[in-house]
Amino acid sequence: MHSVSPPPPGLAPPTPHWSDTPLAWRDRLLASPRFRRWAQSFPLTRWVARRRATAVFDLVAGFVYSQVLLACVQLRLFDLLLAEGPQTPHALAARGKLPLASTERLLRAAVALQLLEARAHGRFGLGPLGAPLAADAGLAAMIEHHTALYRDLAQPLTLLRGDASAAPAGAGLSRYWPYAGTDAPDTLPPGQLLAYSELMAASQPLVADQVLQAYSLQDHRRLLDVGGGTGAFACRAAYVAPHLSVQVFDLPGVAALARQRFEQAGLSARCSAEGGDFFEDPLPPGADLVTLLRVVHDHDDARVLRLLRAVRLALVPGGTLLLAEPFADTPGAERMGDAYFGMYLLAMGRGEPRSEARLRALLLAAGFEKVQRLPTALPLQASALLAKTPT
Ligand SMILES: C[S@@+](CC[C@H](N)C(=O)[O-])C[C@H]1O[C@@H](n2cnc3c(N)ncnc32)[C@H](O)[C@@H]1O
Repeated sequence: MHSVSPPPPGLAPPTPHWSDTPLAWRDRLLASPRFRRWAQSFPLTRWVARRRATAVFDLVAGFVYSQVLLACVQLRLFDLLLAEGPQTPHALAARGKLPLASTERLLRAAVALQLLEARAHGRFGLGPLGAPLAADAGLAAMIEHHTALYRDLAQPLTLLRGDASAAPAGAGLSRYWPYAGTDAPDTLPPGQLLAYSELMAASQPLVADQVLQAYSLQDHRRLLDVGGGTGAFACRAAYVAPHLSVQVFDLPGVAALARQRFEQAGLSARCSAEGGDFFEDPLPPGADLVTLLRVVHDHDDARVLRLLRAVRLALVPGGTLLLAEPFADTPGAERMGDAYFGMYLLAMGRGEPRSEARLRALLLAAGFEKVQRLPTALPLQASALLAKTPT
Protein backbone atom coordinates (compact mmCIF):
# COMPACT_ATOMS: atom_id res chain seq x y z
CA MET A 1 0.00 0.00 0.00
CA HIS A 2 1.19 3.56 -0.77
CA SER A 3 1.61 5.86 2.19
CA VAL A 4 0.09 9.31 1.86
CA SER A 5 2.58 12.04 2.75
CA PRO A 6 1.47 14.57 5.39
CA PRO A 7 0.53 18.10 4.21
CA PRO A 8 3.45 20.55 4.07
CA PRO A 9 3.89 22.50 7.31
CA GLY A 10 1.59 25.52 7.48
CA LEU A 11 -1.11 23.95 5.26
CA ALA A 12 -4.29 23.23 7.25
CA PRO A 13 -5.83 19.77 6.68
CA PRO A 14 -9.00 20.00 4.52
CA THR A 15 -12.27 20.50 6.42
CA PRO A 16 -14.31 17.27 6.52
CA HIS A 17 -17.87 17.22 5.13
CA TRP A 18 -20.81 14.97 6.07
CA SER A 19 -20.74 13.40 2.59
CA ASP A 20 -17.18 12.09 3.09
CA THR A 21 -18.27 9.02 5.08
CA PRO A 22 -20.87 7.58 2.64
CA LEU A 23 -18.61 8.39 -0.34
CA ALA A 24 -15.63 6.71 1.31
CA TRP A 25 -17.83 3.65 1.88
CA ARG A 26 -18.84 3.66 -1.82
CA ASP A 27 -15.22 4.06 -2.96
CA ARG A 28 -14.08 1.14 -0.79
CA LEU A 29 -16.89 -0.99 -2.17
CA LEU A 30 -16.06 -0.22 -5.82
CA ALA A 31 -12.36 -0.74 -5.17
CA SER A 32 -13.00 -4.18 -3.67
CA PRO A 33 -12.36 -7.07 -6.12
CA ARG A 34 -14.74 -9.23 -4.05
CA PHE A 35 -17.59 -6.73 -4.43
CA ARG A 36 -16.92 -6.38 -8.17
CA ARG A 37 -16.97 -10.17 -8.62
CA TRP A 38 -20.30 -10.29 -6.80
CA ALA A 39 -21.76 -7.36 -8.83
CA GLN A 40 -20.70 -9.03 -12.09
CA SER A 41 -22.56 -12.23 -11.26
CA PHE A 42 -25.68 -10.88 -9.50
CA PRO A 43 -28.45 -10.57 -12.14
CA LEU A 44 -29.69 -7.11 -11.01
CA THR A 45 -26.26 -5.44 -10.96
CA ARG A 46 -24.63 -7.35 -13.83
CA TRP A 47 -25.49 -4.79 -16.52
CA VAL A 48 -24.14 -1.87 -14.45
CA ALA A 49 -20.95 -3.79 -13.73
CA ARG A 50 -20.46 -4.57 -17.42
CA ARG A 51 -21.15 -0.97 -18.46
CA ARG A 52 -18.68 0.35 -15.87
CA ALA A 53 -16.02 -2.16 -16.89
CA THR A 54 -16.43 -1.14 -20.54
CA ALA A 55 -16.20 2.56 -19.62
CA VAL A 56 -12.98 1.93 -17.69
CA PHE A 57 -11.55 -0.11 -20.56
CA ASP A 58 -12.40 2.68 -23.02
CA LEU A 59 -10.34 5.08 -20.89
CA VAL A 60 -7.48 2.61 -20.77
CA ALA A 61 -7.54 1.99 -24.53
CA GLY A 62 -8.57 5.47 -25.73
CA PHE A 63 -5.21 6.29 -27.31
CA VAL A 64 -5.28 3.09 -29.36
CA TYR A 65 -8.78 3.90 -30.62
CA SER A 66 -7.61 7.40 -31.60
CA GLN A 67 -4.73 5.98 -33.60
CA VAL A 68 -7.02 3.55 -35.44
CA LEU A 69 -9.12 6.58 -36.33
CA LEU A 70 -6.01 8.50 -37.42
CA ALA A 71 -4.92 5.64 -39.70
CA CYS A 72 -8.38 5.60 -41.33
CA VAL A 73 -8.28 9.37 -41.82
CA GLN A 74 -4.73 9.32 -43.21
CA LEU A 75 -5.84 6.67 -45.71
CA ARG A 76 -8.92 8.83 -46.56
CA LEU A 77 -10.92 5.62 -45.99
CA PHE A 78 -14.18 7.32 -44.99
CA ASP A 79 -14.15 9.66 -48.00
CA LEU A 80 -13.38 6.76 -50.32
CA LEU A 81 -16.15 4.51 -48.99
CA LEU A 82 -18.67 7.33 -49.17
CA ALA A 83 -17.72 8.14 -52.76
CA GLU A 84 -17.30 4.60 -54.10
CA GLY A 85 -19.32 2.38 -51.75
CA PRO A 86 -18.17 -0.82 -49.95
CA GLN A 87 -14.75 -2.21 -50.93
CA THR A 88 -12.87 -5.48 -50.46
CA PRO A 89 -9.75 -5.62 -48.25
CA HIS A 90 -7.71 -6.37 -51.40
CA ALA A 91 -8.89 -3.18 -53.09
CA LEU A 92 -8.29 -1.12 -49.94
CA ALA A 93 -4.83 -2.64 -49.42
CA ALA A 94 -3.86 -1.67 -52.96
CA ARG A 95 -5.27 1.86 -52.60
CA GLY A 96 -3.57 2.42 -49.21
CA LYS A 97 -0.27 0.76 -50.23
CA LEU A 98 -0.50 -1.49 -47.14
CA PRO A 99 0.10 -5.26 -46.80
CA LEU A 100 -3.18 -7.19 -47.01
CA ALA A 101 -2.83 -8.62 -43.48
CA SER A 102 -2.35 -5.13 -41.95
CA THR A 103 -5.28 -3.80 -43.93
CA GLU A 104 -7.50 -6.59 -42.63
CA ARG A 105 -6.33 -5.88 -39.08
CA LEU A 106 -7.09 -2.18 -39.41
CA LEU A 107 -10.50 -2.90 -40.95
CA ARG A 108 -11.43 -5.26 -38.11
CA ALA A 109 -10.32 -2.66 -35.54
CA ALA A 110 -12.38 0.01 -37.30
CA VAL A 111 -15.43 -2.30 -37.37
CA ALA A 112 -15.07 -2.91 -33.61
CA LEU A 113 -15.11 0.88 -33.10
CA GLN A 114 -18.18 1.24 -35.38
CA LEU A 115 -16.17 3.40 -37.75
CA LEU A 116 -16.73 0.78 -40.45
CA GLU A 117 -19.16 -2.07 -40.99
CA ALA A 118 -18.66 -5.52 -42.49
CA ARG A 119 -20.84 -5.77 -45.57
CA ALA A 120 -22.00 -8.58 -47.88
CA HIS A 121 -19.44 -10.43 -50.08
CA GLY A 122 -16.52 -9.77 -47.71
CA ARG A 123 -16.56 -6.03 -48.32
CA PHE A 124 -16.32 -3.13 -45.84
CA GLY A 125 -18.50 -0.01 -45.78
CA LEU A 126 -19.01 3.00 -43.54
CA GLY A 127 -20.16 2.39 -39.97
CA PRO A 128 -22.43 4.67 -37.94
CA LEU A 129 -19.48 6.56 -36.43
CA GLY A 130 -17.41 6.67 -39.62
CA ALA A 131 -20.18 8.03 -41.86
CA PRO A 132 -20.32 11.47 -40.16
CA LEU A 133 -16.54 11.75 -40.61
CA ALA A 134 -16.71 11.15 -44.35
CA ALA A 135 -16.15 14.25 -46.48
CA ASP A 136 -15.73 16.40 -43.36
CA ALA A 137 -12.44 18.19 -44.00
CA GLY A 138 -12.68 20.00 -40.64
CA LEU A 139 -12.87 16.85 -38.54
CA ALA A 140 -10.15 15.18 -40.60
CA ALA A 141 -7.86 18.18 -40.06
CA MET A 142 -8.57 18.16 -36.30
CA ILE A 143 -7.78 14.46 -36.07
CA GLU A 144 -4.56 14.79 -38.09
CA HIS A 145 -3.16 17.71 -36.09
CA HIS A 146 -3.48 15.63 -32.91
CA THR A 147 -0.11 14.09 -33.71
CA ALA A 148 1.35 17.33 -32.27
CA LEU A 149 -0.88 17.12 -29.17
CA TYR A 150 0.01 13.49 -28.51
CA ARG A 151 3.71 14.35 -28.57
CA ASP A 152 3.07 16.71 -25.66
CA LEU A 153 0.81 14.23 -23.88
CA ALA A 154 3.28 11.35 -24.12
CA GLN A 155 4.54 12.40 -20.67
CA PRO A 156 1.49 13.95 -18.99
CA LEU A 157 3.21 14.60 -15.67
CA THR A 158 6.00 16.50 -17.39
CA LEU A 159 3.35 18.62 -19.05
CA LEU A 160 1.42 19.14 -15.82
CA ARG A 161 4.57 20.07 -13.91
CA GLY A 162 5.35 22.64 -16.58
CA ASP A 163 8.83 21.24 -17.02
CA ALA A 164 9.46 22.68 -20.49
CA SER A 165 13.06 21.47 -20.58
CA ALA A 166 11.89 17.84 -20.44
CA ALA A 167 9.35 18.23 -23.28
CA PRO A 168 10.27 17.12 -26.82
CA ALA A 169 11.91 20.17 -28.40
CA GLY A 170 9.36 22.29 -30.21
CA ALA A 171 7.50 19.43 -31.88
CA GLY A 172 4.17 19.81 -30.12
CA LEU A 173 1.32 22.28 -29.91
CA SER A 174 3.35 25.26 -28.70
CA ARG A 175 5.02 25.25 -32.09
CA TYR A 176 1.73 24.69 -33.89
CA TRP A 177 0.14 27.74 -32.16
CA PRO A 178 3.06 30.21 -32.05
CA TYR A 179 0.98 33.19 -30.82
CA ALA A 180 0.47 31.40 -27.49
CA GLY A 181 4.15 31.69 -26.67
CA THR A 182 4.96 35.29 -27.50
CA ASP A 183 4.12 38.81 -26.38
CA ALA A 184 4.68 40.14 -29.89
CA PRO A 185 2.41 37.91 -32.02
CA ASP A 186 2.07 40.57 -34.72
CA THR A 187 5.75 40.07 -35.61
CA LEU A 188 5.35 36.33 -36.31
CA PRO A 189 6.38 35.43 -39.88
CA PRO A 190 3.44 34.45 -42.14
CA GLY A 191 4.86 30.92 -42.59
CA GLN A 192 4.24 30.19 -38.89
CA LEU A 193 0.59 31.27 -39.11
CA LEU A 194 -0.37 29.03 -42.00
CA ALA A 195 -0.86 25.57 -40.43
CA TYR A 196 -3.18 26.64 -37.62
CA SER A 197 -5.01 29.10 -39.88
CA GLU A 198 -5.80 26.32 -42.35
CA LEU A 199 -6.99 24.08 -39.50
CA MET A 200 -9.22 26.85 -38.16
CA ALA A 201 -10.71 27.56 -41.58
CA ALA A 202 -11.36 23.85 -42.21
CA SER A 203 -13.01 23.33 -38.83
CA GLN A 204 -14.85 26.68 -38.69
CA PRO A 205 -18.12 25.20 -40.10
CA LEU A 206 -18.44 23.18 -36.87
CA VAL A 207 -18.73 26.48 -34.97
CA ALA A 208 -20.48 28.57 -37.63
CA ASP A 209 -23.28 25.97 -37.89
CA GLN A 210 -23.93 26.27 -34.16
CA VAL A 211 -23.76 30.07 -34.05
CA LEU A 212 -25.79 30.80 -37.16
CA GLN A 213 -28.50 28.30 -36.21
CA ALA A 214 -28.80 29.91 -32.79
CA TYR A 215 -28.54 33.60 -33.68
CA SER A 216 -29.99 35.70 -36.49
CA LEU A 217 -27.78 38.36 -38.07
CA GLN A 218 -30.75 40.08 -39.70
CA ASP A 219 -30.93 42.97 -37.18
CA HIS A 220 -27.25 43.89 -37.51
CA ARG A 221 -25.57 46.19 -40.02
CA ARG A 222 -21.88 45.83 -39.24
CA LEU A 223 -20.08 42.76 -37.91
CA LEU A 224 -16.52 42.72 -36.60
CA ASP A 225 -15.11 39.19 -36.18
CA VAL A 226 -12.23 39.62 -33.73
CA GLY A 227 -9.60 36.88 -34.08
CA GLY A 228 -11.64 35.93 -37.15
CA GLY A 229 -8.79 33.99 -38.77
CA THR A 230 -8.76 33.81 -42.56
CA GLY A 231 -12.39 34.92 -42.83
CA ALA A 232 -14.24 31.58 -43.04
CA PHE A 233 -16.93 32.71 -40.59
CA ALA A 234 -17.03 36.19 -42.11
CA CYS A 235 -17.83 34.69 -45.53
CA ARG A 236 -20.60 32.50 -44.08
CA ALA A 237 -22.05 35.54 -42.29
CA ALA A 238 -21.89 37.61 -45.49
CA TYR A 239 -23.74 34.88 -47.43
CA VAL A 240 -26.54 34.42 -44.88
CA ALA A 241 -26.98 38.19 -44.33
CA PRO A 242 -26.51 39.93 -47.70
CA HIS A 243 -27.09 43.39 -46.17
CA LEU A 244 -24.24 43.00 -43.65
CA SER A 245 -20.81 44.59 -43.90
CA VAL A 246 -18.20 42.34 -42.29
CA GLN A 247 -14.71 43.03 -41.01
CA VAL A 248 -12.11 40.62 -39.63
CA PHE A 249 -9.43 41.67 -37.16
CA ASP A 250 -6.52 39.26 -36.78
CA LEU A 251 -2.72 39.15 -36.82
CA PRO A 252 -1.34 40.91 -39.93
CA GLY A 253 -0.30 37.70 -41.73
CA VAL A 254 -3.70 36.09 -41.06
CA ALA A 255 -5.65 39.21 -42.06
CA ALA A 256 -3.80 39.15 -45.40
CA LEU A 257 -5.10 35.59 -45.98
CA ALA A 258 -8.63 36.75 -45.10
CA ARG A 259 -8.38 39.53 -47.72
CA GLN A 260 -7.38 36.90 -50.31
CA ARG A 261 -10.38 34.76 -49.35
CA PHE A 262 -12.78 37.72 -49.69
CA GLU A 263 -11.35 38.57 -53.10
CA GLN A 264 -11.64 34.96 -54.32
CA ALA A 265 -15.23 34.77 -53.05
CA GLY A 266 -16.12 38.04 -54.77
CA LEU A 267 -16.99 39.57 -51.40
CA SER A 268 -14.37 42.35 -51.21
CA ALA A 269 -17.02 45.06 -51.52
CA ARG A 270 -18.62 44.00 -48.23
CA CYS A 271 -15.84 42.15 -46.42
CA SER A 272 -12.51 43.56 -45.27
CA ALA A 273 -9.73 42.58 -42.90
CA GLU A 274 -7.43 44.59 -40.66
CA GLY A 275 -4.19 43.30 -39.15
CA GLY A 276 -2.88 43.99 -35.67
CA ASP A 277 -2.45 42.71 -32.12
CA PHE A 278 -5.80 42.79 -30.33
CA PHE A 279 -4.08 43.23 -26.98
CA GLU A 280 -2.14 46.29 -28.07
CA ASP A 281 -3.90 47.93 -31.02
CA PRO A 282 -7.32 49.59 -30.97
CA LEU A 283 -10.01 47.55 -32.71
CA PRO A 284 -11.82 49.14 -35.67
CA PRO A 285 -14.78 51.08 -34.20
CA GLY A 286 -18.42 51.21 -35.30
CA ALA A 287 -19.59 47.58 -35.35
CA ASP A 288 -23.01 46.79 -33.83
CA LEU A 289 -22.04 43.11 -33.50
CA VAL A 290 -18.67 41.67 -32.49
CA THR A 291 -18.01 37.93 -32.60
CA LEU A 292 -15.29 36.21 -30.59
CA LEU A 293 -15.27 32.62 -31.81
CA ARG A 294 -12.81 30.18 -30.22
CA VAL A 295 -10.63 33.11 -29.17
CA VAL A 296 -11.12 33.70 -25.43
CA HIS A 297 -10.14 30.20 -24.29
CA ASP A 298 -6.66 30.77 -25.77
CA HIS A 299 -5.73 33.40 -23.17
CA ASP A 300 -5.37 34.00 -19.44
CA ASP A 301 -7.86 36.11 -17.45
CA ALA A 302 -5.79 39.31 -17.51
CA ARG A 303 -5.45 39.21 -21.29
CA VAL A 304 -9.12 38.28 -21.77
CA LEU A 305 -10.18 41.25 -19.66
CA ARG A 306 -8.01 43.54 -21.77
CA LEU A 307 -9.49 42.10 -24.97
CA LEU A 308 -13.09 42.36 -23.74
CA ARG A 309 -12.56 45.99 -22.76
CA ALA A 310 -11.16 46.71 -26.23
CA VAL A 311 -14.22 45.02 -27.76
CA ARG A 312 -16.56 47.10 -25.58
CA LEU A 313 -14.85 50.30 -26.76
CA ALA A 314 -15.09 49.24 -30.41
CA LEU A 315 -18.82 48.43 -30.27
CA VAL A 316 -21.48 51.13 -30.72
CA PRO A 317 -23.59 51.89 -27.59
CA GLY A 318 -26.16 49.10 -27.18
CA GLY A 319 -24.01 46.87 -29.40
CA THR A 320 -23.86 43.09 -29.04
CA LEU A 321 -20.96 40.76 -28.33
CA LEU A 322 -21.42 37.11 -29.26
CA LEU A 323 -18.82 34.85 -27.66
CA ALA A 324 -18.79 31.21 -28.71
CA GLU A 325 -16.44 28.34 -27.87
CA PRO A 326 -16.57 25.09 -25.90
CA PHE A 327 -17.27 25.94 -22.23
CA ALA A 328 -16.05 24.06 -19.17
CA ASP A 329 -18.63 22.53 -16.81
CA THR A 330 -21.24 22.08 -19.55
CA PRO A 331 -23.70 19.30 -18.76
CA GLY A 332 -23.26 16.56 -21.34
CA ALA A 333 -20.05 18.09 -22.73
CA GLU A 334 -17.77 17.91 -19.68
CA ARG A 335 -15.27 15.73 -21.52
CA MET A 336 -14.89 18.25 -24.32
CA GLY A 337 -14.47 21.27 -22.03
CA ASP A 338 -12.69 20.02 -18.95
CA ALA A 339 -10.82 16.93 -20.13
CA TYR A 340 -10.01 17.65 -23.80
CA PHE A 341 -9.60 21.43 -23.86
CA GLY A 342 -8.15 21.54 -20.36
CA MET A 343 -5.23 19.37 -21.44
CA TYR A 344 -5.09 20.73 -24.99
CA LEU A 345 -4.65 24.34 -23.91
CA LEU A 346 -2.08 23.33 -21.31
CA ALA A 347 -0.06 21.71 -24.09
CA MET A 348 -0.56 24.77 -26.29
CA GLY A 349 1.02 26.87 -23.54
CA ARG A 350 -1.69 29.40 -22.75
CA GLY A 351 -5.39 29.64 -21.90
CA GLU A 352 -8.05 27.42 -20.36
CA PRO A 353 -11.66 26.41 -20.93
CA ARG A 354 -13.99 28.53 -18.75
CA SER A 355 -17.40 27.86 -17.31
CA GLU A 356 -20.34 30.08 -18.19
CA ALA A 357 -20.14 31.62 -14.70
CA ARG A 358 -16.48 32.61 -15.15
CA LEU A 359 -17.09 34.06 -18.59
CA ARG A 360 -20.07 36.04 -17.27
CA ALA A 361 -17.89 37.46 -14.49
CA LEU A 362 -15.22 38.52 -17.01
CA LEU A 363 -17.83 40.13 -19.29
CA LEU A 364 -19.35 42.09 -16.41
CA ALA A 365 -15.89 43.15 -15.19
CA ALA A 366 -15.16 44.45 -18.70
CA GLY A 367 -18.26 46.67 -18.57
CA PHE A 368 -20.75 44.53 -20.51
CA GLU A 369 -24.33 44.11 -19.32
CA LYS A 370 -27.39 41.92 -20.03
CA VAL A 371 -25.22 38.81 -20.35
CA GLN A 372 -27.32 35.86 -21.45
CA ARG A 373 -26.78 32.32 -22.60
CA LEU A 374 -27.49 31.65 -26.27
CA PRO A 375 -28.55 28.00 -26.42
CA THR A 376 -26.76 26.07 -29.17
CA ALA A 377 -27.86 22.75 -30.63
CA LEU A 378 -24.57 20.97 -29.88
CA PRO A 379 -22.70 22.44 -26.86
CA LEU A 380 -20.03 19.80 -27.54
CA GLN A 381 -19.01 21.94 -30.52
CA ALA A 382 -19.70 25.38 -29.09
CA SER A 383 -21.62 27.11 -26.34
CA ALA A 384 -22.39 30.81 -26.63
CA LEU A 385 -23.04 33.95 -24.59
CA LEU A 386 -24.49 37.27 -25.69
CA ALA A 387 -23.66 40.53 -23.93
CA LYS A 388 -24.53 44.18 -24.54
CA THR A 389 -22.61 47.43 -24.24
CA PRO A 390 -24.39 50.12 -22.19
CA THR A 391 -26.57 52.53 -24.23
C1 LIG B 1 -8.23 29.57 -32.26
S1 LIG B 1 -8.15 30.71 -33.57
C2 LIG B 1 -9.87 30.99 -33.95
C3 LIG B 1 -10.06 31.56 -35.33
C4 LIG B 1 -11.53 31.78 -35.72
N1 LIG B 1 -12.21 32.68 -34.84
C5 LIG B 1 -12.24 30.47 -35.81
O1 LIG B 1 -13.07 30.14 -34.94
O2 LIG B 1 -11.97 29.73 -36.78
C6 LIG B 1 -7.68 32.21 -32.75
C7 LIG B 1 -7.41 33.36 -33.68
O3 LIG B 1 -6.98 34.49 -32.92
C8 LIG B 1 -5.89 35.11 -33.58
N2 LIG B 1 -5.06 35.81 -32.59
C9 LIG B 1 -4.39 35.25 -31.55
N3 LIG B 1 -3.74 36.20 -30.85
C10 LIG B 1 -4.01 37.37 -31.46
C11 LIG B 1 -3.64 38.72 -31.20
N4 LIG B 1 -2.87 39.04 -30.15
N5 LIG B 1 -4.11 39.70 -32.02
C12 LIG B 1 -4.90 39.38 -33.10
N6 LIG B 1 -5.30 38.11 -33.38
C13 LIG B 1 -4.85 37.13 -32.57
C14 LIG B 1 -5.17 33.98 -34.25
O4 LIG B 1 -4.35 34.40 -35.34
C15 LIG B 1 -6.32 33.08 -34.68
O5 LIG B 1 -6.75 33.39 -35.98
